[in-house]
Amino acid sequence: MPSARQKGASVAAQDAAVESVVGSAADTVRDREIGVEQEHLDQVYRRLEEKIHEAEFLMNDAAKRGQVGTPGALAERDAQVFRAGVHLNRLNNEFEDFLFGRIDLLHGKDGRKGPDGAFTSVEPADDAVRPDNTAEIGETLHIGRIGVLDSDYAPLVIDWRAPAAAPFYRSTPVDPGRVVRRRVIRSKGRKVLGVEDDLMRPELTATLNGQTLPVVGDGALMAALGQARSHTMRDIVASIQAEQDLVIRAPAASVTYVEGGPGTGKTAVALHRAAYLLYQDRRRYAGGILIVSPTPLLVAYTEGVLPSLGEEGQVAIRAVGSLVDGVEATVYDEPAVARVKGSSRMLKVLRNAARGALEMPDTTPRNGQLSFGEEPAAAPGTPSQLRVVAFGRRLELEADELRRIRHNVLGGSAPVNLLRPRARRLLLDALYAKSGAAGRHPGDPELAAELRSSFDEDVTGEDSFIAFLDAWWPELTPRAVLAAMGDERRLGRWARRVLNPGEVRRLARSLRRDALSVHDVALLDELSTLLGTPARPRKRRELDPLDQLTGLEELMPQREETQRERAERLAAERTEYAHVIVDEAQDLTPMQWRMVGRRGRHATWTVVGDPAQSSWSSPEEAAEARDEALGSRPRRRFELTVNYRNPAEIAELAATVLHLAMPGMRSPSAVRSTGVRPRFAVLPDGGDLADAVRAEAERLLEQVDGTVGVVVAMNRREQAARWLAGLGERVVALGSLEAKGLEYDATVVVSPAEIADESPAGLRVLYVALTRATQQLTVVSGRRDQPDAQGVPELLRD
Ligand SMILES: Nc1ncnc2c1ncn2[C@@H]1O[C@H](COP(=O)(O)OP(=O)(O)OP(=O)(O)O)[C@@H](O)[C@H]1O
Repeated sequence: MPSARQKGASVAAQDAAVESVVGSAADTVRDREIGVEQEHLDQVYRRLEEKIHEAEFLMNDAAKRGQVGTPGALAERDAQVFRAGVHLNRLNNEFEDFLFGRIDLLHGKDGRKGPDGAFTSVEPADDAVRPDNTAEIGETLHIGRIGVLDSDYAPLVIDWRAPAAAPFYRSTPVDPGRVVRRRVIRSKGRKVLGVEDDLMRPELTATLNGQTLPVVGDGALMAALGQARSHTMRDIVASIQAEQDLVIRAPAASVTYVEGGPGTGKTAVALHRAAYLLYQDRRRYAGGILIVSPTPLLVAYTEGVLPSLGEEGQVAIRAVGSLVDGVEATVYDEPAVARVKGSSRMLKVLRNAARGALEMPDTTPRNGQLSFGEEPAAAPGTPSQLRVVAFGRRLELEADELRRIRHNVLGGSAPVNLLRPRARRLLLDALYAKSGAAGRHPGDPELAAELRSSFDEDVTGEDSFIAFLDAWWPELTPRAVLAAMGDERRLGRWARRVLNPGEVRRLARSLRRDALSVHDVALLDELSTLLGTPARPRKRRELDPLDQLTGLEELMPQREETQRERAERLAAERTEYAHVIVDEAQDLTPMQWRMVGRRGRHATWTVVGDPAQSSWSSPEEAAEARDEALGSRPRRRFELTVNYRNPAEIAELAATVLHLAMPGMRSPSAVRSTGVRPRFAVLPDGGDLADAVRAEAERLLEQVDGTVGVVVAMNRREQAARWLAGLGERVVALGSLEAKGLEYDATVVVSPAEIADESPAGLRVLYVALTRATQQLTVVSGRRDQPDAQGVPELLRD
């Protein structure tokens, strides 16, 4: 258990620290130890600079001697220097704590070394600890964001993802392995600022180079958790806990399934896992990992974490409303509409629409608008008759015949746009049958075929036939079909026996709106599959006419694509991924699961979520769709049990709502407490909510250094932004659904009853709202909340 481990380790560290260093002597030991780590960090930077010089020298030397070799080799050397330069630059400027850990280990069972230069043995040698409980440190490893070897290939820094770094995260006083002391190093740029130690074997007296192993400070984790929050998430690489590490390093087989309550680090773990997978198998995963996030706000909040882990541009993090290229939906439907759009009942409606839309009037956008008015009997664009002249005869197909042909073509489930060639062929068959030419050469199939082929040529060359086909079997776009569903009468037909009239009315109304909603995106994606995209002839690369004249084109080597260009191109072309990570998985609707599933048909998966935070009204239906998307792949389940975000005081209050929302579900245990209880503010009769909320936000801005989030029911979103106008960037207003996954130093939750009554999932949404704060929480109640004398609203009373 990480909490036990944390406590055990810290207490042990504290005791040892008290024993060995008292009063100001502690500062001396700390300073000395900081000095020791500074020396090591200096050595690391010297080595990195050396490597850059080496690469530069190689290149200059090669250029001077004119032995450039192939342009590819030059480019590779160039790239090496470039990469090394970027490296150093980032180490100096971006990685505040490039080197962040150290472990001091006992001698191992055997003397084998791994590729990173560290000994591989997990267990200590039998004689590593002497009978009098003393021991000599056999190996010291420093852990950082990337690995660095010295000129003798000894490890100066071990990459945090390397196997040798695992004991830094996994070792506990209960199961210490070879680790005696675990140290977290805090640095900025090239300067070491502090060290914090945990003893994994407090019973030992260990020596390093003949000196007793010193122990400094307590609680690197606590220091990290207490820090003020900004609008971007930080990595947790220096303090990943054992149960989290198990998930991050789990083999990427089939489905890794992780559940855990609010603040247990699910999002953090998901991001670190992406970095780990890249490290493990870069060829497979570079550019091939997709992280699906519930909101653009959470994407913005988390997207800095991977670059801080040294992984830039290799992972696509996309909000569920932006999974379809070119679409960025941020509008939310009202709960009753969202429920319909997310439900798998939509599948049938969309299938009908994709086929029925062929019979729509005109679907060509005019002035950016689509026209779907009343359906006249013979609307322009939906011809009810085909007339052509072939072999000197006028041939006609009437409405009935056309309908039969269409029906015939549409039998089966092939994508509608891909059926156009078949429609064309059946039209030609029907016309040929009428031409009287069909039976002309009964004994000579070759002649008959020739005749038929010249007939087809005749007809298909006619403008009237081309125009007819374009109008009668137009290429449909998902947007056009979705817009067509905005017509209530038509939608009623497509949704017969699936949706009730009220649902049809609300759905049609929402689809007449200009902006796409988050739930529309999954419908678009489904339509895109149902409609299909006809293959277009590939554009041939245009050749430079001069090259052709001189024949130079064949002699000139093609410019090689850089790695980065390649990654970007692959990402742009990619519709399927090698690994899909779903964050806040409990929120995906069945239709969204289908959309996400299509992007990882051959992928391995990591799915993280918390059923207690689901904002979807029927979790059972979503679970079914999830199981369908993930197929029969076996799952490895993990549970995260410790809440690193909320202080116990806030977690306790949230637990009362969890109890109402999901009776019997356990809350994660909070890892720390602040002594600050949540505050309850009540709106006096006739009082103004705007004033009350603004006053609370101002008060909290005074109290915390970082951010303040004000969470309101969705329909108060815009209003709340106005209440807070002018208070500065540290404070933000959020609709309840937008708060998902985010965190703030302090939060104001406005009217729990309003949030709870918003939808059938309201209590779970309220649970999310109440678990966003790292330090302070204020609940503002109106009359509807029925606060008691202390201002505690009814929903939050024990
Ligand atoms: N091992 C750790 N060391 C330091 N901070 C941690 C650790 N694990 C989690 N945290 C911090 O705890 C907070 C919550 O983490 P995260 O947002 O990943 O939780 P979550 O499980 O996704 O929460 P929710 O379900 O509420 O969205 C973050 O600030 C994260 O940085």
